[in-house]
Formats: sequence, structure tokens, C-alpha cells
Amino acid sequence: MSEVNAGINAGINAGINAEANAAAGPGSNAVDGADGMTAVSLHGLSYRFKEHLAVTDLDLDVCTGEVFGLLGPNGAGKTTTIRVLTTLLPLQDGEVRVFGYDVRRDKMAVRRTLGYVPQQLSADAALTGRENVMLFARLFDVRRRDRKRQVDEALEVMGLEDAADRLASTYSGGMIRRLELAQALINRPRLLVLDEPTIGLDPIARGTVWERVEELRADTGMTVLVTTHYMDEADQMCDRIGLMHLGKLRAVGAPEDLKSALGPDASLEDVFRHHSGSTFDEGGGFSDVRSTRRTAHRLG
Ligand SMILES: Nc1ncnc2c1ncn2[C@@H]1O[C@H](COP(=O)(O)OP(=O)(O)OP(=O)(O)O)[C@@H](O)[C@H]1O
Repeated sequence: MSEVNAGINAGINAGINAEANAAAGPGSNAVDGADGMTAVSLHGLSYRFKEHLAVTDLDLDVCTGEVFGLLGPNGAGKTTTIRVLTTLLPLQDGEVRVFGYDVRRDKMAVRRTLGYVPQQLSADAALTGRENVMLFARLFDVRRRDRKRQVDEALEVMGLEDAADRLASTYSGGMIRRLELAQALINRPRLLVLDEPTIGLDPIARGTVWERVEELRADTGMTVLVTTHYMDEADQMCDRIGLMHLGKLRAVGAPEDLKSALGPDASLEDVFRHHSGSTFDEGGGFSDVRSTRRTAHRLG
């Protein structure tokens, strides 16, 4: 384990202990997740945009310490699911807990446990890498005396120490994504939520982003929940995946188990077709594809 990741690890553990103490105290609504096994639990989650049902009766548990991939074509309901569990959308139906905290009643406690990299660009091109991460340190109320050290650590973990004082506008797409990861790490989250972290990146940049996520997970035991369109990435990088289609979860399991249940040479694409009755490309409509393209264009 690198010294930097050891620092982040110590921070995460301190956070876990503080939360365990808080959970034991009066007024806490945390009821599960205290076993340390469940990072996220979704039960009967449904979400509606006016008449349109974007997520339908979704049941899913993400285990502590795993890399879980939510996989599905445009419009499958992945981002909506993530927005509800990160408290960015209000819970309409069902029950959602993050490390035992109810997203409806313990919104602030949920937010303290997570780091989130949205699909949309969250770095400011007019600031340097260091200034961007410092901004997040202030937003997350990192103690003044710890700020510089934690900002340096987050930049180093993402391999941006040499570029830290350059404007973000000069960064490549892959560097921007790593900068956003550094921002999301500043409060030493127990759960890192990444919405399409590699969309629009070339294969080398995609590989580098995943390497950093994998190192971080290996060194700190952080839970990672990631959405992606890329089946090959999910296959290689995720401990388990959930296949979503038209708002429903069609299958959950380790990639190897899902494939071998279907046949010796089955691919994840075959698994998807088997459970959804369609191909991966037959996803959402024009507006879904357009919003994904916009993100890819901004990073490209
Ligand atoms: N703000 C909104 N208003 C109305 N409908 C929406 C809104 N956001 C999403 N939807 C619809 O809800 C459905 C699920 O969208 P969501 O963004 O969750 O899918 P996704 O799997 O994340 O797709 P993508 O990979 O394109 O991001 C889609 O049909 C989408 O058009």
C-alpha cells in the first residue's frame, strides 16, 4: 500500500468508526449496514418522471468492499437509480439505505459517506487541478489544517501531482476524469459512485482511470458503484454486475457466473439478450443517446 493510500485508508477507517459511534447514539435511524456487509440496499425502488416510469420495483444489495457495475443501454434507469441513492432525487417509492442510513430521513448522513462523479462535467476549466480539488475540500468542510495535505493526497492518488498547477482546460479527457475522481475522494468516502466514468475516453485513458479505481479499492477497501455502457470493462473490472433494461433489473451476479449459467462460450452480451429479450443497442430513445453523447463530447 502506498503512503498516500495508507493516509486515505486511515481516513476512511476513522470515518467508519465515527459513523459506527453515531449509529449507536440516540436519534440515529441506521438499522442495517451495521453488520459491515451491506453498503447499499435498494428495496422496491420505483421512480417516475411524470407519466414515465424510469425505474420499476428494483431490489438490489451492494456489498461492502465490492466493485459493483450497473450495466445497461441508454435510458435503462441507471442514472436515476444513482441519483436517488445519492439523495439528488427524492425517494418516491421503496426503501433505500446507504451504510444503514435511510436516504429519506438521514440525507446528510448518507451524503457524508459518499463520493460522486456525475456523468456531467464537474471540474471547472478556468481553475487549476489543485484549485478544483481545494474547492471541493472547502465544500465538504475538510478541516482547514488538513486541507492542503488531503488535497495533495487526492491529487497524488490520481497521478495528477505534476499537472496540479495547470489549468484544467489544458487537461486531456482522461486527466479530467481523474481530477473529478480526486474531487470525489476529498472527504474520504466509504462509497465511491461513478456514473459512466470512462465514456468518451480512448482505450488507454479508460485503462488508466480503471487502474486508479482498482488501486484505490485494493488499498482502502472502498466500495465502488459504477455505471457503464462498456460490457468489456464491466466484465473485467466488476466483482458483480446488475443488468438493467427499461427501468428493470434483469439479472445480478458475478460476470463469470452469469456467463457460465448460459453456456461455456457465452458473452455478457448474450446474457443481456437472454434476460432482456433484446440487444444492448436497443435501449432508450433519441434524448437518452443525445445526453450521453454530450458528455462524451465535453470530455473528448
Ligand atoms: N429529468 C428527466 N425528465 C424526464 N425523463 C427523464 C429524466 N431523466 C431521465 N428520464 C428518463 O428516464 C429514463 C431513465 O433514464 P436514465 O438517465 O436513468 O437512464 P440511464 O440508464 O442512466 O441512461 P444513460 O446511459 O443514457 O445515462 C429514460 O427513459 C429517460 O429518458
